[in-house]
Amino acid sequence: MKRHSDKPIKLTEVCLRDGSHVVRHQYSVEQVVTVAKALDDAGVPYIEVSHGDGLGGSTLQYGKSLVDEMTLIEEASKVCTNAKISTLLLPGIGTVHDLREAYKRGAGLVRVATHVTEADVAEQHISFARELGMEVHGFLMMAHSAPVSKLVEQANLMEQYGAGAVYITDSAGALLPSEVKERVKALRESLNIEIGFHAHNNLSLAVANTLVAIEEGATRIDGSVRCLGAGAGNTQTEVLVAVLNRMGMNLGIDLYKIMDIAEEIIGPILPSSQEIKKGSLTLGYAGVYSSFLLFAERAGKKYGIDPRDILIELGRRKAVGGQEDMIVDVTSELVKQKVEVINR
Ligand SMILES: CC[C@H](O)CC(=O)C(=O)O
Ligand SMILES: [Mn+2]
Repeated sequence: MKRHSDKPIKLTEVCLRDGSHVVRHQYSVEQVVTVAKALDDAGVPYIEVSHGDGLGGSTLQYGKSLVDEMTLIEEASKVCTNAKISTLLLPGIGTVHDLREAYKRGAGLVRVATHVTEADVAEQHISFARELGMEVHGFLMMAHSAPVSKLVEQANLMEQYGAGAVYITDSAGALLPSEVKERVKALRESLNIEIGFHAHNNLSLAVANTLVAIEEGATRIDGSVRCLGAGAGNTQTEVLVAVLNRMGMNLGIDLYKIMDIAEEIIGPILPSSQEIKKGSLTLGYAGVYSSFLLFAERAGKKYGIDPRDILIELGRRKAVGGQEDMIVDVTSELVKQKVEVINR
């Protein structure tokens, strides 16, 4: 592969953060410590730890964590010798106080995440993280949902605020390879900082899209062992490592060790295998936030509505991250429509 960047590729493992959605934020200290220690030993450079919705996400709206994320960050950082602990912060859910605390407990990198059109809400958090001495990246979520020119404009804002990298975050797993290429190329031509890519596998394109992103110049890549992430999960780390090895690219991650983590440590944590089923496929098809799936399935079951109808409607309404309350509104409207049809 001929890459458009000669910088090394650095992987952030997100099974302890995006994967938190899958386990409904019920990670125990023991699980986090075991996974973090093994990932560190395998050579993974960055390990993200927090509630799935980032710092401060443990609420009734998003789901309460079993263990406070600050404890998880602290315990994970204690067992890592080389890996840096990363965390995620969505301004409005997490605060600068959370950020300071996460830093004290051992987080060395923060990804400040906003909807793709709302980078301006990240200014305070990005500069505060820099003042603390943290590495800080921007994370533009639902990147499929805005025109490329908008993505470029918003990524430039994050660069101006001081981010060291900006991620194209395919929260819905909806981007096609050509759309990834177009977006990475546009950022490469406009930014002076690194470009990152975070995928969801809802259309079975996560590894392929990640390769396209790398070829176009992305150097910060997210992976999740065993695809442990919202919806159908993220780019499967052990698969990506194997594919890149075959292409002559070494991420510094031991292939056998990461395979063993997948089977022996993550396997027993998985509530069910991360297959692409009708629900996750609908996320990618309709362009819906991956973490909405479990909420839509729950609401659908409770009110007798096909979760796919809920997701399609959420996609039509362009629901953004944080609008979990819309899932119940949409479901109750669908119930009303159903009753009207029956009574006609
Ligand atoms: C709610 C935060 C979200 O899970 C961040 C993320 O990983 C994404 O947008 O894909
Ligand atoms: Mn994600």
